[in-house]
Amino acid sequence: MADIISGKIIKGIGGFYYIDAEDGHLYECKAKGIFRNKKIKPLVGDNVNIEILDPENNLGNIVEILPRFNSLIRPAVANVDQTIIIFAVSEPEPNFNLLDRFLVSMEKSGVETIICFNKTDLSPDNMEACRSYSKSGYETIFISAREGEGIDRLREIIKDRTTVFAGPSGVGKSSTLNAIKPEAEAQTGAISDKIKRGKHTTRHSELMHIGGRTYIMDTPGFSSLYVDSIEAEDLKEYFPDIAAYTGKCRFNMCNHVSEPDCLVKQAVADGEISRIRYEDYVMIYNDLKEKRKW
Ligand SMILES: Nc1nc2c(ncn2[C@@H]2O[C@H](COP(=O)(O)OP(=O)(O)OP(=O)(O)O)[C@@H](O)[C@H]2O)c(=O)[nH]1
Ligand SMILES: [Zn+2]
Repeated sequence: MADIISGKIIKGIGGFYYIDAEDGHLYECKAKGIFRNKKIKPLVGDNVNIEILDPENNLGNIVEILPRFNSLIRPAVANVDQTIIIFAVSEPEPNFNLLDRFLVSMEKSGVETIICFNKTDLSPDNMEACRSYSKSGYETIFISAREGEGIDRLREIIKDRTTVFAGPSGVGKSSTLNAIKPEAEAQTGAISDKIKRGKHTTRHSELMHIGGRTYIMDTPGFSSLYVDSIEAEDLKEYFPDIAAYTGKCRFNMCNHVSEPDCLVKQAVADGEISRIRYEDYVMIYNDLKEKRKW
């Protein structure tokens, strides 16, 4: 009878799954039989039990997928504790509309999100705009991957959790990841060498093990984001700062767009709600009203 141990799937390629196991080894496994019957496909991030078939070559078989508490479709990953969305305060200029759409989509998925503005060493014109996200209802941190500012806070945030890092190209995602995991670098390289074998063209979802129960998934940069299947009237619930006013305006069903005596519009005027976010809200609301996809 082979040994059964637990671990986490950190990568899956062509029917093989790579398990970071509790004994500290990386196992190459197949998922035989039972999954085909149960129609459940193992996902990166799944906690699994594996049967060790060949201890010398670290080969095994996944025998059980432990219950998932959530899963994302893009990137395909299970058991995500949080997402960190990275933008740069400058170079490239932050696309706040993209940020707000991203936040809506994460709100919809139910995964907690932290906003991270990088490159604070540059002294940009739009620092105040970035700072206004501190009032968005999301934890908002400011870092400089180049100078190491804010990296300790980032390390605290990711500790013992599974975190998806997302952000547009060029904002310094790689630099930030390198800043938080200098010691894990060599290990990641070793794993990649073993796994890749000439498959450089496709980008697969992969969790990086930072140590302990800390895992990070780096996602490819994105430049647009389409979230559909939200009714315009429900959009306000996906903006925590705006949702706080639901039912409090003169009109109980106020959508905070063109209704009179709207407390949200008042809060924007008073600087309690970010004007940028409010304007994005109205833009997305109107798009949804017109049933255009955005
Ligand atoms: N001034 C400044 N530049 C930074 C900082 N972090 C990264 N950069 C620079 O920004 C550029 C992009 O950094 P990367 O880490 O490659 O960015 P990325 O988000 O991983 O980019 P993609 O690979 O396109 O997704 C590089 O020239 C970095 O040197 C920072 O904190 N301050
Ligand atoms: Zn209102």
